[in-house]
Amino acid sequence: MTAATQLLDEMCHLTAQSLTPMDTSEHFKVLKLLGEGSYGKVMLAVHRKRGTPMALKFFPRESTSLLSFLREYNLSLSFCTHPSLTRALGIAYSTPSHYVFAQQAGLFGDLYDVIMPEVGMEEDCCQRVVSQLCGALSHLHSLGFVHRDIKPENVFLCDSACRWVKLGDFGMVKARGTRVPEVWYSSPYCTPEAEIARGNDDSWRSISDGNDGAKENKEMEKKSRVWVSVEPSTDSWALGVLTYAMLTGSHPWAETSSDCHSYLKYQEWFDGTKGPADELDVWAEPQGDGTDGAELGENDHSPTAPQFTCFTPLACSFFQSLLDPRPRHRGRPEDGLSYLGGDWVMEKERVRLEEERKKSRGKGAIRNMKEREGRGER
Ligand SMILES: Nc1ncnc2c1ncn2[C@@H]1O[C@H](COP(=O)(O)OP(=O)(O)OP(=O)(O)O)[C@@H](O)[C@H]1O
Repeated sequence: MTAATQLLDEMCHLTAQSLTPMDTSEHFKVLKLLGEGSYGKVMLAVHRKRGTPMALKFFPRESTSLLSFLREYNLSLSFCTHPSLTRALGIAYSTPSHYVFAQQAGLFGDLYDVIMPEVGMEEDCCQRVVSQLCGALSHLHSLGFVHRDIKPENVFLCDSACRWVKLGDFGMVKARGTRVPEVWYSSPYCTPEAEIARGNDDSWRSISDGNDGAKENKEMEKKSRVWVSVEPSTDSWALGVLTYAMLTGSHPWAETSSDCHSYLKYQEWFDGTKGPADELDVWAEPQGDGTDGAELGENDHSPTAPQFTCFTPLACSFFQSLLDPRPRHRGRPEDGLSYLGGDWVMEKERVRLEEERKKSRGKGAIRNMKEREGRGER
């Protein structure tokens, strides 16, 4: 147990004793719904006396354990000190139906609101987000925590041009090295090692065809009997997929399963260049420090993976580092910083995407067309 996780446990113990009942409307003017997730809703509110805008996160008591509420609150309060992590504001209370805590509010929605289907967002904007997320994740990892739920709707915007974004939703955060049942879920963000664990676990049952996506995901959300160690490489993988989604408005694959043709193609290509993805759950320092410019073009001579042909060698190296199916060799978020600054999208594709973006303005964002991913329990 790291010093940070020990401190987190102690803080949960202390705040459990001081959590008081309170009437939301007595202290806050609730303005609007900011968003809803699988575990609760988040409202924009203003403190009646101080006038401070904040996000109030409501967790239904019937489906949330006090400990998981306190962990998310204290983690956000004391460890999310990086400017690109969403910090709690020192207000936590209970109502007859909910546990509630106050958090800094992202007033411009989340990344799902600005990624346009099939065209993504501007490259500059994307690189700004990646840079901030690399810093935020690196901070969390340095404290010994792993986010485990990187996806567009967990990145909140503090301005419309993504100059300041904040990673939020710490409900899935666990200390590095914690043993957890590996859960595979149908989502492009789920790691290949989770799929391998599923393959090794006969407790998974196949779900009949023909279900609608969301229902199917829920049914598939089963705990595996394969226990694995929580590792930061999970966040690196999801950051790679998220970056692809920001640049293109689509995902490189629908899921990391052997049933998914596009993922299979990627894996075949990767195995051809780097060797098979046969290692499961051990984190190792990446080879090289990732900062040597000469390394960036090391795969120039390899044919590019089918999904990545529209990217420059610099971007391909970034993806190849984060989207390494072998968790032990996967790059760290901080290594991603060395790939920023140059062009990521090939000139011809950039022009096409810009044209398409102009045409699609007003047609809405990726939120409208993508299902919400199923995932494991807290
Ligand atoms: N601090 C915040 N500022 C602005 N919007 C927020 C904030 N927190 C949450 N939201 C909005 O509310 C939505 C749901 O919040 P959050 O993801 O934290 O809830 P959850 O129940 O944990 O969801 P999930 O199903 O993703 O686990 C987010 O996608 C986002 O749009």
